[in-house]
Amino acid sequence: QLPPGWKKQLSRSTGQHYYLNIYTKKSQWDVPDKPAETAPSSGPDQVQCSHLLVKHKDSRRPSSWREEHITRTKDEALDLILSYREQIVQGKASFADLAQKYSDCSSARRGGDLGPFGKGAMQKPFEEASFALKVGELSEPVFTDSGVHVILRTV
Ligand SMILES: N=C(N)NCCC[C@H](NC(=O)[C@@H]1CCC/C1=C\[C@H](COP(=O)(O)O)NC(=O)[C@@H](N)Cc1ccccc1)C(N)=O
Repeated sequence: QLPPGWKKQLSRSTGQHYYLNIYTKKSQWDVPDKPAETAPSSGPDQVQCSHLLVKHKDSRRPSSWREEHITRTKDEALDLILSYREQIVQGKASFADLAQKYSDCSSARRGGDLGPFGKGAMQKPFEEASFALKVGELSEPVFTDSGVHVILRTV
């Protein structure tokens, strides 16, 4: 007896049975053990992230606590972000340690922690990257009007 909202189907290509959610039309191989979800899952309302921002001469505010007048190019900023990201991935440095030392955002003093935020708070590229991350996942370089970021989702 299946939980409510599921239909058992026969796959013509494999001859195996699969299960169809009659609301979302999603199908799965595993026998469902709970009622079919009705609304497609829309993900969390809020996430918490830390970020390391490297600004460049074309940043909307090319100045930070680290450097009064930032003159590096966007390419140089990307190279720096990639090198920090590599050190973090290889476990050679912690995200918080590098953010504290090198981030051009005032959140540097909190190891890059931005606190929890919902949709509409951050610039779109930053928001989209943040909400696409799983907890504990590190983003690829993200470009906003502020500069080049690497983002770590923590909650
Ligand atoms: N928690 C919020 N809602 N705070 C407002 C965020 C505004 C938002 N900021 C951004 O999208 C980018 C991505 C993350 C940081 C950031 C930019 C800048 C640095 O770039 P710049 O503005 O010189 O170009 N840092 C900030 O804003 C900091 N107050 C973030 C922060 C710092 C300490 C504690 C909490 C949050 C935006 N819509 O511009």
